[in-house]
Amino acid sequence: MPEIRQNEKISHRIEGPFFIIQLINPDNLNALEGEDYIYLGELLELADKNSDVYFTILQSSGRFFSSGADFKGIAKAQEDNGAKYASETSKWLSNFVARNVYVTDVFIKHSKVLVCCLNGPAIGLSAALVALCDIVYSMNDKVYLLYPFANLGLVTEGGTAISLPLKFGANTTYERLMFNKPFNYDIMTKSGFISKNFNMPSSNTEAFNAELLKELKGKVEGLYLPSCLGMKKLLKSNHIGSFNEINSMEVNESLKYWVDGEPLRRFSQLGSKQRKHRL
Ligand SMILES: CC/C=C/CC(=O)SCCNC(=O)CCNC(=O)[C@H](O)C(C)(C)COP(=O)(O)OP(=O)(O)OC[C@H]1O[C@@H](n2cnc3c(N)ncnc32)[C@H](O)[C@@H]1OP(=O)(O)O
Repeated sequence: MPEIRQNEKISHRIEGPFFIIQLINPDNLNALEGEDYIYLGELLELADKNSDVYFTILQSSGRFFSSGADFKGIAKAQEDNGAKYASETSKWLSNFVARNVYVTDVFIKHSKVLVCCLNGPAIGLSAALVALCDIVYSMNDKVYLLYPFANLGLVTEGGTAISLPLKFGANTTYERLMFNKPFNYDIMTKSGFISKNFNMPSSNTEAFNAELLKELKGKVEGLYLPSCLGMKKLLKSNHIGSFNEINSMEVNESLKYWVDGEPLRRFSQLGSKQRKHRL
């Protein structure tokens, strides 16, 4: 496997045709900083380039899949006032636009089958990445996806302006996004977003990951795996143009909000527990 630097919040390994990426920072509910999202993108690129890999599996740990962008990381970006940025626009192009557009693009164009082992809730950009996966299995019915853009002074990101209407329907998406409500288990099963619920207790993420991987190994037995990649390429071709277009539109729209400063005020309130999401 080509060399890649280590990241203490994200591990990876290869088992047969599976490239397994695991979020391993359960103490802060697997929140990710900008550099972590970039690392995740780099791992996907590594999986993409490896001709022995056919499936990229996203696993997590603890009670949350991921609570999204780390508010401590956002505060750090705000303090990043060094002479290197000529303006607020320049600062947020670097700290938000470039990172966000990169990780979203890597997920959109990924050629291997993306499988998400959804052990618990996912929020924000992480939930956007879950919605870019091809197959999602849930650990139990406590899972949800929350896109709290309206509560944080942001707009859709990570391709959600297209992935959510496609996967859950336009009106459900409007209602959940406008009023900052989670896409709960019922919505996810009715829409076919979740392929199987493993019905395991929330305290048992490692067992869920192991059971799911065992099942996947059984499922791929005897298959001609290049066919899977060929089909993914064709299925993806239905919407790839729209995803690319929306990725660019979303970050450019969001940039105004970051420059204006509302997301920072709200992230800081979240960090000091003055602001909460309604769940
Ligand atoms: C690049 C810019 C892109 C932005 C897009 C986004 O991703 S927006 C989404 C940002 N994330 C959030 O808004 C979620 C923030 N977290 C919460 O609202 C709550 O933590 C929760 C997820 C609803 C869970 O609440 P609960 O009461 O069950 O747990 P705690 O709040 O006590 O959390 C446990 C510890 O985890 C830390 N933590 C949770 N989320 C984050 C986060 N996003 N960033 C950093 N740290 C996080 C939390 O602070 C607790 O740590 P302690 O040290 O125990 O205080």
